[in-house]
Amino acid sequence: VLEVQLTPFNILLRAVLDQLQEKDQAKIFAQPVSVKEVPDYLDHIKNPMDFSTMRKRIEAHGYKSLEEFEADFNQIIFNCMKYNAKDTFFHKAGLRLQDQGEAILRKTRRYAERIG
Ligand SMILES: CC(=O)c1c[nH]c2ccccc12
Repeated sequence: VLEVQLTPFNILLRAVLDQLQEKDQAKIFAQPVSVKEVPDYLDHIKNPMDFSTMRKRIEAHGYKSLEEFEADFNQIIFNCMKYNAKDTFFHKAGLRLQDQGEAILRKTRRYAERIG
């Protein structure tokens, strides 16, 4: 459908990011992990990522492909699972976000290939 093909890519990414953030009700992943709150965080996590940083990159047209967008989402999950021990609320929240996010991204890939 023509007007869909004219929909700027970053509007699609914003819609997907909104769907992913809906799965983060506790807003654990909304902002960068505070280095003030967690002084040793950057000793363990070399590539911090969060939803606000992703949103800034969308607005800066910083994603050339869905794969680049997914890589940042996966970084959020990876960091969370690495820093937080298995039996923690945060680690479990990371697992849930991974499952629910993967379902959203699968649908998005199918949609993106359908509109060409
Ligand atoms: C996403 C994440 O790991 C965290 C989000 N908020 C935090 C506070 C303390 C330690 C880790 C976190």
